[in-house]
Amino acid sequence: MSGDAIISLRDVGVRYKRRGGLFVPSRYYQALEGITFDLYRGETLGIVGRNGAGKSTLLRLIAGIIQPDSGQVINHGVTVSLLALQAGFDGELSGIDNAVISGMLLGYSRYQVESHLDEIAAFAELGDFMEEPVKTYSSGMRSRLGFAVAIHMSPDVLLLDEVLSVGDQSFRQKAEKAMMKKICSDQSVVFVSHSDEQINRISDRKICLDR
Ligand SMILES: Nc1ncnc2c1ncn2[C@@H]1O[C@H](COP(=O)(O)OP(=O)(O)OP(=O)(O)O)[C@@H](O)[C@H]1O
Repeated sequence: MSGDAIISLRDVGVRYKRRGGLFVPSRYYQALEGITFDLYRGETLGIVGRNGAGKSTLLRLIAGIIQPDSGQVINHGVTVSLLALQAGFDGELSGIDNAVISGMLLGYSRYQVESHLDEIAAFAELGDFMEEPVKTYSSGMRSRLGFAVAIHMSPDVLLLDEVLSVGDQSFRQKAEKAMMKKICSDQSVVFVSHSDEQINRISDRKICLDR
């Protein structure tokens, strides 16, 4: 792969502490070990692996949300955003307010997000629901809103944790099409999917976590 490495992982390991019980001592669980690769500007990297293989942990490392217990994660000066289905919206606030807050958490000003609100609302296909509290949304509606915010904002690196499987088939096709636009841009995308077929179709390169 040619071009600039924008994030480098070197022999990275992460372990989690697992609590014991009354008579069982706590143990450490090695979730990732010896991970080395570079992410390049403009590439789309797919991550596959079975449940519990460490895919979300890897995204959280790249996002800088957690630090490795061994090895190094080097960010060469890029902005990174992680979109995960579990990522919290405030249920009491409207879709509009949550979109603004999410965009601001991705590093944009309120004005910048507000200037994209119409496109975000149209993409998410939420109509008047944008003014309703998010607690009234189905999980598919929440995911569509999260995806719409992330895809309309442009961090250097967009991390997507299984968000391409959201919504009905027509929304999935639209989400993939929007992803393909990103793929043709300077933006790098790292995405986790359980679908090998989707990874092979969309990504330039894939990493298989196998344990
Ligand atoms: N905060 C945590 N504390 C303890 N163990 C954790 C924690 N987060 C993850 N783990 C464990 O680390 C392993 C990797 O978890 P991770 O969520 O990264 O896997 P994954 O590949 O994304 O899984 P899935 O496909 O089910 O989403 C799992 O065994 C999980 O139980």
